[in-house]
Amino acid sequence: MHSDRTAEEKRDQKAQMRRAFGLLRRAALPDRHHLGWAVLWLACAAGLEVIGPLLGKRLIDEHLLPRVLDWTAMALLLGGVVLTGWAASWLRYLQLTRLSGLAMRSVQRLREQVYGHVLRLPMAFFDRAITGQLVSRVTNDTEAVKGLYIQVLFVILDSTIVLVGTIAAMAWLDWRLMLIVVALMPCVLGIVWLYQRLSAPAVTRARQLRSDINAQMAESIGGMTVLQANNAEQRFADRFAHTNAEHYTQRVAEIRANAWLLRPALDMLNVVLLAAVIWFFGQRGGSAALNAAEVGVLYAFINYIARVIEPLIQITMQFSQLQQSVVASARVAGLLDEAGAPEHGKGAGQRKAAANAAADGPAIAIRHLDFAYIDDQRVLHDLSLDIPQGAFFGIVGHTGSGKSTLLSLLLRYYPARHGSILMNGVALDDIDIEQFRADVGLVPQDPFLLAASAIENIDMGRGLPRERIQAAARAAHAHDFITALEDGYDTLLGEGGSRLSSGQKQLIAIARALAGEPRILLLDEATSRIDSQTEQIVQQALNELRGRVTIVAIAHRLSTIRDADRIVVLNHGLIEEAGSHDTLMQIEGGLYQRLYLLQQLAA
Ligand SMILES: Nc1ncnc2c1ncn2[C@@H]1O[C@H](COP(=O)(O)OP(=O)(O)OP(=O)(O)O)[C@@H](O)[C@H]1O
Repeated sequence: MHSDRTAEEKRDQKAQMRRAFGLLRRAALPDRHHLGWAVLWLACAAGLEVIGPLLGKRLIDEHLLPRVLDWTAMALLLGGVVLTGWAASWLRYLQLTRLSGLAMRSVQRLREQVYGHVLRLPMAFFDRAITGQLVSRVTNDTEAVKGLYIQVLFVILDSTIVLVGTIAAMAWLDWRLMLIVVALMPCVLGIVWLYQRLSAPAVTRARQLRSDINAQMAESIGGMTVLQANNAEQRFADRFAHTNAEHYTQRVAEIRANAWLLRPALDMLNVVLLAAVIWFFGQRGGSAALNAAEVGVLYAFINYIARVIEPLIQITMQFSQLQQSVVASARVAGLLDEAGAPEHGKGAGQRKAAANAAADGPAIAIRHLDFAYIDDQRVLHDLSLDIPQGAFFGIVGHTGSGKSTLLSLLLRYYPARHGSILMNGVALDDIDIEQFRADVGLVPQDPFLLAASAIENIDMGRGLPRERIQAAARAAHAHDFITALEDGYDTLLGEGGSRLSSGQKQLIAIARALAGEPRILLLDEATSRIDSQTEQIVQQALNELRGRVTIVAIAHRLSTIRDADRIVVLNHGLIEEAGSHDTLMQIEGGLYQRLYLLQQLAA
């Protein structure tokens, strides 16, 4: 059982690695030219750093110890040491600027890609998504890819090149001595392995908790009114403190593993290596003094030991960062792997839809529609309905009867399980999505206003002419109150339209839908939050659209759809009754009649 789990964890880790590096590769692709140069400079810099001690060794062996004071040659060798050091620094600077630029551009591209992808995800994804976590993916986790560049390419690659170069130089100088150094290197791997085992769970958990902290913040801010009204500040603060405290504990566990194990053990190894090399020299020299040639080798070796240990320390020290970056990058890759909403009907369907636009058939035809969010829990059952061109249809029913679900299917937020929906005789899936969105307007229950001006809120980024926006605002009866604002259409409405009343927000949402000049207008309880006077304005606006626009309105408030051509009454996902208000009121004991009378009583 346990081994099953570890095998599974290993597979998961491998999959994460693959995803993270796949993402890194894709993000770097447009910059591969820079990447090539950066790696070349890196290799040259590392090579020059390996050459430095060799020149130093020659200076000692050939001039200083034998007292062969050939000033020109000595100046050349000394100059060589200084020059290689200087050139290595310069190349590192060039490589760093290229690599940083490349890393930042990759993050920029990736962030755009992730955000663009999120915008195209199907609605079903958002049913299970947690806003704070999603925000964290787009902001923090994409930044982690930069970490991958800096850690993987800059530190690990650099350190590996230095390591290989140094070992080669050591082998050339004295292969037996080199073997002593190399023989002690598996100790480093052991230390790293132990460190990873101790710190990996804390690293992963800390990351998850950071995401939870974001999610809790986002949720609290979004629901601040409800939170304060329910006196829940303390409970939320406690919950937050609990998550925050756990995050702290995990971070401490990770840092402890680093501070108690990794660094001291590696520093110790450095000392052991030095001692081993000096001991080896002592053994070889016996009681006699070291011969001249060996002093230079010792000088080079002492230099190189620091160079072997340092890259190893660097590589290992980067591991915790690297782990975090891999986890984060894998999550970004996972988000990008989420299947986007299917893009149907490019081209042919569009032409077909346009060709059928003038057809006499129903604007919307629903045929044997079945739907379930979760398997076996059907929300809509074998629904069939024809909505003629220009008709005004109302949909009513108890809470949970499936009204909003039907609307979501009409809006293509979810694909139908069985059955079909046709608009102007074309199946929804065959209609080009852009054409579809232009043809269908929505007034949602929550108007969702941007922290922008009235005009921007109506335009919603479509770049519509000002006259068209104003005409839509007039049709929605929003023009008068907008012009009464201090800057008219250019007045900033505040976050979520906080400057406006609920009714005014709703009218802006109606204006927004009308500005697109839709052929079909869907309203989802657009009057549930407004007073009777504003409701009458909405009714008037809808009546004015009659015949020109096909209207489907869900309403809890039955007065809104009283004048509808046909009212469809849903009950547990089935059409229970359908007809005009008068017809439905004549069904004694009918669902509509009961709903209506109940509302009359309540009023
Ligand atoms: N995203 C979802 N995931 C899973 N189940 C859902 C989802 N949305 C709605 N449901 C379920 O589907 C059923 C119908 O919900 P729907 O929102 O369509 O009802 P409604 O008639 O619009 O209700 P209301 O008048 O309260 O808005 C309910 O049982 C609800 O719990």
